[in-house]
Amino acid sequence: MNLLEVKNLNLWYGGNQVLHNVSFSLSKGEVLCIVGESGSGKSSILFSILGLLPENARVEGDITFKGKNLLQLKELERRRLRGKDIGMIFQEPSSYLDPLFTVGSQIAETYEGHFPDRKKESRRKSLEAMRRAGIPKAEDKFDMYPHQLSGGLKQRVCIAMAIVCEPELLLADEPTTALDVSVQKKILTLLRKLRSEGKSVILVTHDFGVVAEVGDRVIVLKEGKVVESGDVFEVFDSPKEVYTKTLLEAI
Ligand SMILES: Nc1ncnc2c1ncn2[C@@H]1O[C@H](COP(=O)(O)OP(=O)(O)OP(=O)(O)O)[C@@H](O)[C@H]1O
Repeated sequence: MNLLEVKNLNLWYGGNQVLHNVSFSLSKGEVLCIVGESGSGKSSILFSILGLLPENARVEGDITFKGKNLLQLKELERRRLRGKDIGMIFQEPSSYLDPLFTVGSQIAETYEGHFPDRKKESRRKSLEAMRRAGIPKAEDKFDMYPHQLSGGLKQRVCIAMAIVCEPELLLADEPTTALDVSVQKKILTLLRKLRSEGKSVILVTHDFGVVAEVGDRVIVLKEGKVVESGDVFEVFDSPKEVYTKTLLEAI
């Protein structure tokens, strides 16, 4: 059975339709990349899965995660899944960190929120997640505030937060953009490691280089429609759409 199945997803913001019959599936231990130009609807797919759409949004279709249709769940049930079964890494890390709390306490809080009976383990689990996310000297960073860390470290704190509950599915929206090459490499290595542990990842990127490094399958989105999908190397070797060729030529 697929871990996630998205079927005929349609999304409107107000009267403007931004996703048109988007369908794809994801199995355990697979990395699916979503590529496409800015504004093609990549992030909107992730926000639809998470149930984090703005008030003016209307969504139709099916998003089935482990046999449950997410679009029919109550908000409380969705909240339970977010962070625990489905982890997420957003584009702008600093906006998701609270400036008033240490980064370690924020990671620990995510863990304790989902596992209230395992509070004793939360520091150890948080430090482990920080190390896995490639944060050097995690013990020292644990007690620091967001403003004391560089952008790259803040991004890795967000990654630690996303993986601390060991979710089966990780959604990552351009997680390596704006990071220097060595940090990018570490993050891609982590994604590969998660895959080898049987976790599944949806990675939004406009970078075909990243797709080649970590992707198993890819869907290409244009103006809210899937114009191409398949095995990464098949798509690379024989792109069918002019649009995909153009994106490939851009690297
Ligand atoms: N809250 C919103 N209200 C109205 N329109 C929105 C809203 N959020 C996004 N849009 C529009 O929906 C379309 C898809 O946006 P989305 O952010 O999903 O694209 P994207 O491919 O992720 O782009 P980027 O790569 O720039 O992040 C765009 O035209 C965008 O302007």
